[in-house]
Amino acid sequence: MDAPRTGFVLVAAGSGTRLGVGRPKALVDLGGGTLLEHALRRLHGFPGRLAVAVAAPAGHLDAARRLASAALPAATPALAERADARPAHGDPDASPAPPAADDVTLAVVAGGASRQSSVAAAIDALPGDCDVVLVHDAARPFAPRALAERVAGAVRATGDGVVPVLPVVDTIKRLSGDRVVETPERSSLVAAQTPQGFPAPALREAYRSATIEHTDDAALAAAAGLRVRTVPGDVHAFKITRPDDLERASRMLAGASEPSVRFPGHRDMDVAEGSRGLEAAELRTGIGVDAHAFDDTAPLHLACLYWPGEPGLAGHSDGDAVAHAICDALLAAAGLGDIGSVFGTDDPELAGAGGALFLRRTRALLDEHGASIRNVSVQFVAERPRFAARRDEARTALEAVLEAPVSIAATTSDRLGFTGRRDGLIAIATALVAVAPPR
Ligand SMILES: Nc1ccn([C@@H]2O[C@H](COP(=O)(O)OP(=O)(O)OP(=O)(O)O)[C@@H](O)[C@H]2O)c(=O)n1
Ligand SMILES: C[C@](O)(CO)[C@H](O)COP(=O)(O)O
Repeated sequence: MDAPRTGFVLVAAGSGTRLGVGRPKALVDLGGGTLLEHALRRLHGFPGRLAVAVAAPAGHLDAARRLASAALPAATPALAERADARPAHGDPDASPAPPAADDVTLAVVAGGASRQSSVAAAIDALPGDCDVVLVHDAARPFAPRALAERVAGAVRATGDGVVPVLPVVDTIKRLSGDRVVETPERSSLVAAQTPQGFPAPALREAYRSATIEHTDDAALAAAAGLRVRTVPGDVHAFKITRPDDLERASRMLAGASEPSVRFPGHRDMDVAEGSRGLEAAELRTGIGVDAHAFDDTAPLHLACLYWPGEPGLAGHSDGDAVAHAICDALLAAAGLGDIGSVFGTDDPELAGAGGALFLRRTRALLDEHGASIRNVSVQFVAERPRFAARRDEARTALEAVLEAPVSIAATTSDRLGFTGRRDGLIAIATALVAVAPPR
C-alpha cells in the first residue's frame, strides 16, 4: 500500500498591498529567489508523498508555474508543466536533498479575491488521496520544514486541526476608537502562524460549508465544528506583511541583522555598504551565568514560562535565572556591560519584573548599538522543575522575545552542591552576536 500523501496548499495570490512594491507579494525577489520559491524550497526532504497546490495571482500563472516547478524539481512533469528551471541559490536553510521523483506532484491554479477563496481553489486542485492537508502562506517563506512536519504529525496523531502558535509578548488592548476598553489576560492569547494542518476530508467539508470570511483556516475549521489544537510555532515562520518585514527577511538571508551596524570602538557602516558590509560583520560570543535560591512562597517563573506547583526563585525581579543569564551573555557579546550595570535594582519597573522584560530591553539595547543576535544557547542546572515536557514551549517563548534561534537544555548536578541540595538553581548561557568589523 502507498504511504499516506500530504496535501500542501500554498496561498500566493495576494496583492501585497501593505508591502506596497507594486507586484504580487509572492513574486517579490529576495536573496536569490521569490517568496514563492523560498516557501517551496523549504519542502525539500519532506518525508513521504506530497501533493503541492499553489494558488497564484491570476495574471501571473505562467511565471508562478515556472518558479514553482523549478523550486520543486522532483514534481511530476504532467502536473508541474516544467519550464526553464532556475538554479538553486545559496539559502542555507533549504535542504539540498530534493524529494524522490514520483513522490511530489504540483498543480498551480488561479487564486481568488480573498485568501479564503484562494485556499478553496487550491484544495480543489489536490488529488483525492491526501489524508492530511497543510495550508501555508507564501508570505511566510522561511517556515522550516520541521514545522510542517510537526503540524502534519500532530494532525495524524490526534485527528484534530492543528495550528502553530507563538506566545504573545506584548500586552494586548481592546479598543473602541482610540479608547482602551479592555486588557485581555495575555496568558491565554497566542499568535497563529502557518502551515496549519487538518484531516483532508474535514477541511474539504469545512471549506464547502463556510458562509463567512475567516482570517485563517483554523478559524474556518473551528466554525465548521472541527476541534483545533496548537503546537509550538517557529520564529522563522514570521509573515512578511510590511516593508520592515521584508528588510528583516533580507537581513536574515544576508546572515546579519542590521543595515547599519555600530559597535563601541568600531566604525559605523552605512546602508550603502549594504550586503558587502554585512558579509564582513564580525561575530562575537558572550557568556552569562545567573543563580537564584529557591523560595517556597513564590511562584516559579523560568525561561519566560510560569511553572505552577513548583517552588519559585528569590530575587528583586521574578528570579528568572534563564532569562537573566541570556541577558548577560548578550550584553557580554555586544560589549555592553552586564545585567547589573545596565539594569539597576533602583529601577521601580524592575521590582518583580518578568524575564521577558529584561530580554526585551536587552534586545532593544543591542538594536540601538547595531548588534544583531545570531543565536543563544542556555542550560540550567537544577533537580526541579522537570524540564523535558516543556522544552519546546520554553524555546518558543524565548525565541518570540529575542526573534532569534534559541536552544535550551536542563541537567542536574547529580545531587552535588547547592543545586543538588535543591537550595537553588543556576543557568549558564552563551550568545553569538554580529557586530561591525574593526576599522
Ligand atoms: N486573495 C488572496 C489574498 C491573500 N492570499 C495569500 O494569503 C497569504 C496571507 O495574506 P497577506 O499576508 O495578507 O497577503 P496579501 O493579501 O498579499 O497582503 P495585503 O493584505 O497587504 O494585500 C499570502 O501568502 C497571500 O499571498 C491569497 O492567496 N489570495
Ligand atoms: C493565516 C494567517 O497567516 C495566520 O496568522 C493570517 O491570518 C493571514 O494574514 P491576513 O493578513 O489576515 O491575510
